[in-house]
Amino acid sequence: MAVRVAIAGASGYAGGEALRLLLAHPGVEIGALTGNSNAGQRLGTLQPHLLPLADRVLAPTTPEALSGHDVVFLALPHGQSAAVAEQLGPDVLVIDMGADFRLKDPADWERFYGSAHAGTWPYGLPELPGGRAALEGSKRIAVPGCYPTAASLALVPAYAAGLVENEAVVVAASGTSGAGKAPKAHLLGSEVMGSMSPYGVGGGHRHTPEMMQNLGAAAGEPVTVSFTPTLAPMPRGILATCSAKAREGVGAESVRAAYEKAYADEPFVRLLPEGQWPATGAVYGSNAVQIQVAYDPAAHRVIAISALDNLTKGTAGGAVQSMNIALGLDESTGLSTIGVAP
Ligand SMILES: NC(=O)C1=CN([C@@H]2O[C@H](COP(=O)(O)OP(=O)(O)OC[C@H]3O[C@@H](n4cnc5c(N)ncnc54)[C@H](OP(=O)(O)O)[C@@H]3O)[C@@H](O)[C@H]2O)C=CC1
Ligand SMILES: CC(=O)N[C@@H](CCC(=O)OP(=O)(O)O)C(=O)O
Repeated sequence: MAVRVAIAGASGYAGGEALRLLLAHPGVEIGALTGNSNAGQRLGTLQPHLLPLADRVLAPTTPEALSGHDVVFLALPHGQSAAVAEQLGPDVLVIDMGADFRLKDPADWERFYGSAHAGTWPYGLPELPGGRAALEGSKRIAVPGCYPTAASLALVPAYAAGLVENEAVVVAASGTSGAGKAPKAHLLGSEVMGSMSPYGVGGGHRHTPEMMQNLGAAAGEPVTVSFTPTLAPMPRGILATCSAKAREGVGAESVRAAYEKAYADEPFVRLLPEGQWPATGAVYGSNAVQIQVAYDPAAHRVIAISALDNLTKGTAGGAVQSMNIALGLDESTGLSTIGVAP
């Protein structure tokens, strides 16, 4: 029998991507769709690419609208999920695509988000060590941020295998949809098109503690991360270039072997053949992640590069993958590794 799914925040980018994927999921029936300022609008005017749902009208995001579902996806701004989630029963699978329940340390949350910490839920990145076990049968899932997904998949194998020192550098370029649909001054079309620019430089980006949490868990000791995000003139995609100093005795062969072992059986993570490099264009609209790793003998550093679609594996695809595990379905149901090109 199909599970009945509601989407809160169906007018936004993350909610829209969840709907795009769930429309192709054979085990799902799409129930309530809610919005905030766009409640009362037809979905067809807000998400014209979701043709089968064009005549559905958005309800306001209320407990009444979201009740009576097996699964509720929350695609709301930071800080809005906790109040909605606590109105949903313990038997409902609640999947938060926002940040509210990702961090374990309340001090990290307060420092980077500036409000009281709502709590910590099982983390929706199955590829982490122990990641699947944490999701099986769970009724609450915190979907990772898009940059932490990219950086963690790039560097966790190196930390889990003890290949690198505990200071990582991550420089990542993101497409503009990462910033959401609401208008923002730094996202004016004429200024973004044809230009790349950094932001959140100097340790200020809120995804930094999330990366440190994931890499520290893999290493078994604290890892610091220097993270610099950049905005790239493309709608979707993240290319994360990550590096850390290699430990004594580490070389190209041991690095390659660790990554081959880590990703041999992963359905969505593809370690590319040597000499081929990840590209955002190759994972557009798919749940796949491309990874390549290299050892730089002069700098004695491990360089790991990942490419993913921020809205798919970086948000809604990761959410559906985690939902599948929580419900005991095949993890890949409704998800594709086939991109769109050119
Ligand atoms: N975009 C991305 O690549 C990623 C996004 N996420 C997370 O997903 C969540 C949604 O992001 P995204 O879709 O990009 O953002 P959008 O701005 O595109 O969408 C936000 C959604 O939240 C609704 N909303 C706005 N304010 C409120 C409120 N006060 N109460 C209830 N609903 C509200 C909006 O409704 P309406 O339009 O009707 O006002 C809209 O449906 C965020 O937490 C974001 O961090 C996570 C990873 C990556
Ligand atoms: C390009 C861009 O602006 N990206 C967003 C990250 C999007 C994401 O993953 O988000 P959440 O933590 O908000 O869920 C940013 O840097 O704020």
